[in-house]
Amino acid sequence: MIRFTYTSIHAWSMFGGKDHIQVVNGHLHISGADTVEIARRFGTPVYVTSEDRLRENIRRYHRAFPDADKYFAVKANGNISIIRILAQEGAGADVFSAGELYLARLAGVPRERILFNGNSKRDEELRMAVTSGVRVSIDSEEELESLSRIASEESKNVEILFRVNPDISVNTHPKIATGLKSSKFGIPAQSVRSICEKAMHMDGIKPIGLHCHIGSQILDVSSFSEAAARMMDLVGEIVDIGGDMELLDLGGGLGIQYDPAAPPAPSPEDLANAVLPVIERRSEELGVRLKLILEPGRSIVADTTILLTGVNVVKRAHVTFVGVDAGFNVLARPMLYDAYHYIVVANRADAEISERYTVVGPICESGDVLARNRALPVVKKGDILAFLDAGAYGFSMSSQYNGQPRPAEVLVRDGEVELIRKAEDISALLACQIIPPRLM
Ligand SMILES: Cc1ncc(COP(=O)(O)O)c(C=O)c1O
Ligand SMILES: N[C@@H](CCCC[NH3+])C(=O)O
Repeated sequence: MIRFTYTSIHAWSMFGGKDHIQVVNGHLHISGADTVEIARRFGTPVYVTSEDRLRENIRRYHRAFPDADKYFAVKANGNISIIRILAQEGAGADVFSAGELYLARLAGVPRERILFNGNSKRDEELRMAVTSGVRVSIDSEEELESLSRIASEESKNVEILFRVNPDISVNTHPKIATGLKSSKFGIPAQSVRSICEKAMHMDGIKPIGLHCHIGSQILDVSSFSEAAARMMDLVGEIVDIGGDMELLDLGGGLGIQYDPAAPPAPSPEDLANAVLPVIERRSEELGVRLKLILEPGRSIVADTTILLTGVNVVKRAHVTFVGVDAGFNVLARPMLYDAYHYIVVANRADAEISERYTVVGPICESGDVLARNRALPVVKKGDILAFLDAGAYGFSMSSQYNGQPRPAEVLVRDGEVELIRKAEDISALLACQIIPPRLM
């Protein structure tokens, strides 16, 4: 069995490509800043993001896919400083609600690089998509009719893609597989042609492409080549009926290496090698010129960010529990998907592994467990634990459950630390609440 010590996290940094994370004099550092100092200055829990790593991650996609557009999946991380940095690097945005559309536009993402997705959009959201001039991914025939009506009412033309359910089984957690025929997302592949034919004659609607997203945390790139091949077959069907196919959006889903003992995750280059030949060959056969769109979320932001949490208590019971100040209210992934996040004792990051701990949050639910039976150095009250790879679906899935205000987020660049979201205080729990006068 491979045993990882905190010296080997350093090695993992070197060999696993996490060069923004280092151990210096026993303290965990991120992009040159001491995480123990950050915890002292901003309190815990706190999310800490490396700007250098963020820029590098999107640039890796640009290098692998120089001709494709990359729409960052805003659901993975809705901090507008983070979205703005990605927009500065030329990224667009995949938005899944009116709220995410606001975030993307406020962060400076141009409207022509935004796709409004969603399987159950409110009419007001469709109207907002129409009036703000972004493209819409259509998830059903009924939604197509609503959009046509709204576009006509607004005297606008909307460019649309069809979200296809390609019925592809992927090896990931069942809750994050989205391309199976039993999934709620997308139009069944066999219905796409007829819906597109209908759309071609509808007011206010201009079909220009197809879209799919087969799931998240996918580590086998052959699933993406399979999806690309199915989508190209459908492109062929639409070209046959005289349809205009300009865009092919293959969604996001590329996984990352959460566990240093696991094999390395495929890179954007591996993804490119899996899908580009399929698309190029079929495009040539069909005589089409398609612009490829990708919607990466996790593979852009996950490894940029660590979550620092303080140890409140160490309890020796049936197992030894470490009670920290972040629970599934702050990092929901372990509870929702039994997800693994590597843990470093940030203030003693070079200590040897000593015993096994179960790390739990402060929430009144037995399921509020962040890590089970994890080998760590001796952990004491007052220590700071760092959960790695917390930048995707971390803060964005946080809640105020159990009266817990949400934590701060900070950004680090070349050792300089800036606040990019203030920690909420108790007043946030009262925001929007109303006591009717009769109850006063
Ligand atoms: C439509 C769509 N695009 C992109 C993504 C981003 O996926 P990932 O974070 O796995 O790259 C998602 C989330 O799974 C999604 O639903
Ligand atoms: N929230 C999931 C990813 C699903 C993304 C939404 N389609 C996660 O944390 O892994």
